[in-house]
Amino acid sequence: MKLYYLGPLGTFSHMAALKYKREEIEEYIPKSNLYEVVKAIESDPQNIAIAPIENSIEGTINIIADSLTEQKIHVIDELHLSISFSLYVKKGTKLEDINEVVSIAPAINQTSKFIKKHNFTYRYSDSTVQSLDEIDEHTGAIAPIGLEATHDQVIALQQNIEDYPHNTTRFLVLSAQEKPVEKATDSILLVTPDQDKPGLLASILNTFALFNINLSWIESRPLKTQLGMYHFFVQADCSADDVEMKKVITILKTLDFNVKVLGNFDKHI
Ligand SMILES: O=C(O)C(=O)C[C@]1(C(=O)O)C=C[C@@H](O)C=C1
Repeated sequence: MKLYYLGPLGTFSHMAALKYKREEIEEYIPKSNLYEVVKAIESDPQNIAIAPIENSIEGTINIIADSLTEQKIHVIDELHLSISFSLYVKKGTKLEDINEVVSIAPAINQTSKFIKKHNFTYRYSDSTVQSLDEIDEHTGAIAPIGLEATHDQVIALQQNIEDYPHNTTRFLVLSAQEKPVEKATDSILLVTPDQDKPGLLASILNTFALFNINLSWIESRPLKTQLGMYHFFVQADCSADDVEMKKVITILKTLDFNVKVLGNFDKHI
């Protein structure tokens, strides 16, 4: 089995891929952007992908959340990774020479205090490690701590530049095929209302509360066809096969919500 991830080697996604140890994985394949990571499993349903969904500073990684609403993808596992950044520059460059930084958007947002403090302008790249190829005498890259060991043309000028300590990103393992599990610890539902009416979100949450089901993630993404209409992601601390969960799904459907089980998995963090 192949595991696709956002490359090149050394990205946080690569670290998450290596942390996701499974005997069946024979090959780790880097892709050049997050769209390509998701596309890879669509055209190759035997294989799986790993992608960031949420960061403790930045929140949801929208490219991946939107892909979950648009494509036939199943979540088969999740894992968490600690995230620390360094500012990398060309060897010989000083901090006062730098006026611009480059990185993937979530990394720019997780280091915004550092960027503002130094009055840097910023530019986006497709991944943190990709940004190392874009540095020059005045441009630095924001990328995972420790990369100077494998990239000898750069040095780390500052370390741990994230806005808050204990920075963590949650990754999802994705497949175009459902993977049945004996006893799931978590399930993710995509709940989509067919029309706007008062108390939509309250009725979703009340239904889970009625059956005493604890939720670990609630997120909304716009339907994109009409302002003010949303898909709701709900992650529950139980299997989608539990009797109570089945009742929740039935009730939500009778309340005119479209309900899709995006994931039912045994969490591996
Ligand atoms: O660019 C990388 O190193 C990635 O793996 C992507 C990514 C992301 O997009 O969230 C993953 C974890 C961190 O939150 C920062 C960047």
